[in-house]
Amino acid sequence: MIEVKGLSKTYGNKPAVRDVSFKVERGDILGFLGPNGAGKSTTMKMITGFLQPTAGTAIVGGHDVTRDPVAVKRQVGYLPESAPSYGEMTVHEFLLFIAEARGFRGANRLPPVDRAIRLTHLESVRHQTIETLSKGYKQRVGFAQALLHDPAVLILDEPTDGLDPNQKNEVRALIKELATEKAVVLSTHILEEVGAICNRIILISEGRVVVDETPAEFQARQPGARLDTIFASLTTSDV
Ligand SMILES: Nc1ncnc2c1ncn2[C@@H]1O[C@H](COP(=O)(O)OP(=O)(O)OP(=O)(O)O)[C@@H](O)[C@H]1O
Repeated sequence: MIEVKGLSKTYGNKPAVRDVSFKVERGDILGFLGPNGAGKSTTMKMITGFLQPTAGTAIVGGHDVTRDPVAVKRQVGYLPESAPSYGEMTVHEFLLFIAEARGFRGANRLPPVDRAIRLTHLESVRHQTIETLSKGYKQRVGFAQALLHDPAVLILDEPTDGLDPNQKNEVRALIKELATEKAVVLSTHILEEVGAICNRIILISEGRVVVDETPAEFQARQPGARLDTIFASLTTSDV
């Protein structure tokens, strides 16, 4: 579903992502790990077609993102790190707007909006303006816009960031439920999250892939050790 081939990105003369390659199949939930500044968001932005790679490409649902980013965007739901939205709109208005941007017209906009609201449990705040929502609810609105067109691929940049423990569990359950028919890439700093929902781990450090394996294989590197101890032994922080 996703094939990342030698992706690289240099900002000015500073390499942020260096020759990253991996594949994600339907049903996979790939945990994308790495310290701050490792290049996770940059890689995700290149896969979604929001950022042009310096070298390499990604094939998403058969489309090459460097040649046809619009075709890729149609297949992808993307939750950016700080989910942007229009604070003065209500949740309902914002999702109708997204539905329109996704090509739904008139009354056809309502079923996908209703579905996204149901999946992300936003019914109680449907007619509240986004700027008045708590951080967790704002995050759910970001999630709802990513899911709205029922994309085959979900790219989620720290989807549980800012959520309380119950909400984190809810979002994890939702990702697991959705992943049976989708390819999901999620970045996170919460290593337990990877153990709880991911079937693959990619760890990048200084823009390079240093681990591509299952959570069980990752744990087996140091049996009995905490996951963050294993993480620390494999990475160097940019900060
Ligand atoms: N627009 C930009 N211009 C210049 N440098 C950038 C830009 N975006 C990111 N970088 C740099 O590229 C490197 C990778 O950043 P990126 O945001 O991809 O890392 P990350 O792994 O997502 O980090 P975090 O976990 O903190 O979100 C960092 O050194 C960052 O400062």
